[in-house]
Amino acid sequence: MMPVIQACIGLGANLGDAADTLREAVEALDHREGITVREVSRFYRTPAWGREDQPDFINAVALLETSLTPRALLERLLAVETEFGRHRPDGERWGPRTLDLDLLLYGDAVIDEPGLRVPHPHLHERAFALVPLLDVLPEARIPGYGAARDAVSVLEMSNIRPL
Ligand SMILES: Nc1ncnc2c1ncn2[C@@H]1O[C@H](COP(=O)(O)OP(=O)(O)OP(=O)(O)O)[C@@H](O)[C@H]1O
Ligand SMILES: Nc1nc2c(c(=O)[nH]1)N=C(CO)CN2
Repeated sequence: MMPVIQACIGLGANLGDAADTLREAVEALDHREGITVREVSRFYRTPAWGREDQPDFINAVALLETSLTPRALLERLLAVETEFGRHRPDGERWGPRTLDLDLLLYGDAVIDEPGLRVPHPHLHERAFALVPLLDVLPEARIPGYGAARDAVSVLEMSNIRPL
């Protein structure tokens, strides 16, 4: 039996009815065996990060308890993305999508394997992930960086706002 681990998932969407998609994605995750959704952050409207020539995103974070391994959890996330008809034009990094699920934190694990990096390598520099993370886990720590609250304090935040 795997122990139960607390994990945080980042949800994002900027195509279609993004807020609806996020609500449905949380439901879909909660119905998977080995995953219990404990809390969901507020939803935020956030300007696109990385590639700015695309619509604003809606972002949120879900706090889960899971008995799945990190690899199995990531596979579930990718399956839910596919279920929601994620549209990812070939080879486009950081482009628009109907649903993006990122494994942000898995307990205090540090994992660096092909196709699986935890904590999520961009978490500490993305206000759109850190701000909702602090809603569900105000004391969150990012292994290798320290308090999530400290990471957020140096970022530009004026345009991250709850829906
Ligand atoms: N912690 C993680 N969470 C989600 N995907 C991860 C993680 N670590 C590695 N990956 C890999 O990254 C791939 C997802 O790439 P994707 O195209 O969604 O990147 P992106 O969403 O454009 O950029 P970013 O990962 O910076 O948000 C997945 O196939 C997965 O194997
Ligand atoms: N605001 C915002 N920007 C992004 C997001 C996201 O979820 N929110 N996801 C991306 C994919 O890596 C790239 N840029």
